[in-house]
Amino acid sequence: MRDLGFRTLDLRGGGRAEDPSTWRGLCSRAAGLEGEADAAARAIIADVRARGDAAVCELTSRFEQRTLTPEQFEISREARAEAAARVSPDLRAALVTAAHGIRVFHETQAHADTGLEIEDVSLYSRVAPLRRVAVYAPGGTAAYPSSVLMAGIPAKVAGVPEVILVTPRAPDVVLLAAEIAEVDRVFQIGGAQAIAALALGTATVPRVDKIVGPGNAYVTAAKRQVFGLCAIDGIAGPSEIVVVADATADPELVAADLIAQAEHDVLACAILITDSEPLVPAVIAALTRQLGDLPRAEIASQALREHGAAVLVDDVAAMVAAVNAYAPEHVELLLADADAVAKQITSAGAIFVGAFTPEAAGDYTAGPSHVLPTAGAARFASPLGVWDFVKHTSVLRLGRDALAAQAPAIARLARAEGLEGHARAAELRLRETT
Ligand SMILES: NC(=O)c1ccc[n+]([C@@H]2O[C@H](COP(=O)([O-])OP(=O)(O)OC[C@H]3O[C@@H](n4cnc5c(N)ncnc54)[C@H](O)[C@@H]3O)[C@@H](O)[C@H]2O)c1
Ligand SMILES: N[C@H](CO)Cc1c[nH]c[nH+]1
Ligand SMILES: [Zn+2]
Repeated sequence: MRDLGFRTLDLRGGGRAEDPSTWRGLCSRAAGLEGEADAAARAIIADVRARGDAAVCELTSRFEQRTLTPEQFEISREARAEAAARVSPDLRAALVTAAHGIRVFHETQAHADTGLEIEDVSLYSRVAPLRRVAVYAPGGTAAYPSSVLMAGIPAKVAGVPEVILVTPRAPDVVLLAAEIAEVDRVFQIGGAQAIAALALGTATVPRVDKIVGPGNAYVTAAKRQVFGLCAIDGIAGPSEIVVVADATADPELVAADLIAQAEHDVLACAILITDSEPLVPAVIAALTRQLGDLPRAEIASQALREHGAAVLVDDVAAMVAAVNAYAPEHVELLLADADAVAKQITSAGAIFVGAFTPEAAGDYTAGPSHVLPTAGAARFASPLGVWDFVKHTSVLRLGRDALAAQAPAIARLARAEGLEGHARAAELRLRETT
């Protein structure tokens, strides 16, 4: 059997057998956020800033070997409808099933204004949808109609009037997903050049308020760099999974779920954390077997070799600590007491509890968005949700009595900050009554 190169890290007993930097290195991964992809994204953004559409065309030809003129960026409504009609009924039905689950779940996230009224004071946080948002659906080594649904539907539930889909690859099924998600416009551009065009605006590509959606290291680096020109949802780069398994887990399921994420990208991360020593060789054997006839075996094998590991720990407490330190996009719990462990996990994009909850269900049909924080961002970030498509504006109204009550504190604080103008602005209003 060919050696997969799936390393084992023995962290039992404090991990004295290991070079501590190896596990620390996995935990502080930063796919696309530094290094070559980050530098490439910077150069691409500068080029699009300088040359607009012409740069988008040239970069598309260089990185995607596609000839594209600005007139071809946007796919017309007629072409989209024709493409959608070509999709087979069974694939259409699967998309409709997925869309239904996603819509039902996201409707539970609808936001309302919050605030309070006390005497002559009224303070509100007003919620309103963003005006124009772009959804990036990846299309480098695979097409992602599911990502169109996972980002487009929450945007429409939030009430965004103009949702623009960008993707380097727009096969019929992606255009059908756009129709089901009620996307308004579709542009067949991708990579960091698409992100730059959306953030800056070009003669052909409208400038948007926010860019959401997953992508590879170049797309993710570009999104991070344009933040400020527009908003972004967060870091949703190369896919990751941690499978936490004990001696009760089926090694075939563990291997299948590691592969299901590893096959996304050579930069994908797939980690097994276990307290069962015999599980490790059983999973490695299952991985090797299952990769045998996997169409994307080359990608998955490289990802498992370079970004994967089996991590051996002492007990359940150590498994939980390891997951929270790694902060994965997905964590899957194949444990005797998965429900209890789920409650202790504080840093993960999504938690999949028990053997009948494969991560793939979250990718397609269960409902919560599969656009999730990667590269450790689950320490501070959330899944994509309706909240990503709204903004809050504070609305304040004080009556004269309320201002009179606050004015002494306003004036005192303003003068403490050396800002006499602020103090006077408050006091002036009360002059006649004082
Ligand atoms: N975190 C999430 O929520 C989530 C969800 C779905 C998918 N994903 C991830 O999305 C990614 C999809 O990646 P993909 O590559 O298939 O599609 P992609 O659309 O993200 O990237 C393809 C584009 O990258 C650009 N590119 C490729 N090589 C380049 C280079 N050398 N220099 C500059 N630009 C270059 C090209 O413009 C190309 O169109 C995977 O990493 C997958 O794991 C993440
Ligand atoms: N697992 C990906 C998120 O990391 C989402 C996806 C889309 N299609 C299949 N999977
Ligand atoms: Zn997936």
